[in-house]
Amino acid sequence: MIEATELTKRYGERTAVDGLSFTVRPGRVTGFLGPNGAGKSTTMRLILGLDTPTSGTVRVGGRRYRELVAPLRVVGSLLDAGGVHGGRSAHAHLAGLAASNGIPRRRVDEVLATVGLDPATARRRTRGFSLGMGQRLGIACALLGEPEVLLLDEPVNGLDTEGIRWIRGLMRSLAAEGRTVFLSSHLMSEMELTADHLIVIGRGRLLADTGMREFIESNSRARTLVRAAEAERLRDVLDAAGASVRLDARGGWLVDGLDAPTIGALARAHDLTLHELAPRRSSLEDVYTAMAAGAGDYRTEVAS
Ligand SMILES: Nc1ncnc2c1ncn2[C@@H]1O[C@H](COP(=O)(O)OP(=O)(O)OP(=O)(O)O)[C@@H](O)[C@H]1O
Repeated sequence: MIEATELTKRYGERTAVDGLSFTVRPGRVTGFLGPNGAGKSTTMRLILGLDTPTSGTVRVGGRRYRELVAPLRVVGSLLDAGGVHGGRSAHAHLAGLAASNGIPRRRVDEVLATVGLDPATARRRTRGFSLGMGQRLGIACALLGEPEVLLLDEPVNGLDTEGIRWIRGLMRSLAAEGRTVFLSSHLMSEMELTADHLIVIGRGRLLADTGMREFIESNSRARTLVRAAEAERLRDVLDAAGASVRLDARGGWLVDGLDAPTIGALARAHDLTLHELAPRRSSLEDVYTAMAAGAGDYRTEVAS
């Protein structure tokens, strides 16, 4: 569990985090969304005690980070894409971390297996690691102490499809084990597939703290995809009925303002043969973009 209470961080005149209160609960993946500069990384640094709040508090597992006796056993994190690079091997790096944090050495081989770094690769210097391998090592470090809480800032940045799918599966299985998983990403489609819950911020302030499905359903607009052989005539009919009609990227018309039964009835009345008539559910990206456009100061953030 992560609990932020009236968390505020100012850097000189600039307020990066502004009275933020939220709880990240165990047993689910919570996504952390906000445009560039919204304060996500600052919040994550505050959670991890890498920065001190100007006011307010944040607790991990019931304590402030700096009060934790064995932090790696309570919270694992991946903040910097690319993870660890250097002259030591992945194995040596993990063994050093384990020794200095009182973590049994057997965990080194266990986490290497979990993240899919084979023994030969794990003995190589990390300097030559690809982004994906570095990311796997970073996650191995985060998992080393079997922490209850995991915090990941843009974990899929720069990863290929296979790597992205792997991280998604791992996050979901960690949450299923009852852990608290808190993750930021700008990739909306990926976030929609991975997270159960969302915390959305803009200009350091809380905009939403809600379930993923709830967030999408309560903010989505009914749309319908419709396709007919006589595409132009269909468009004229829809226009005349007052709908907003635009071309869908994959062909057909995307209609706002009329539901599927109404469109079906209109087509019949005008003797149009439909080839497709499908209600379209909004995606997280649709809803998030609309929310950004609707919130005044939020839009400025998006544009910056
Ligand atoms: N060490 C710092 N000194 C001064 N200003 C900072 C510092 N760290 C962050 N800021 C400012 O605080 C605000 C929030 O930044 P932060 O990096 O937390 O946002 P973010 O949501 O993580 O953005 P991004 O999505 O681009 O990573 C920004 O305006 C940033 O310029």
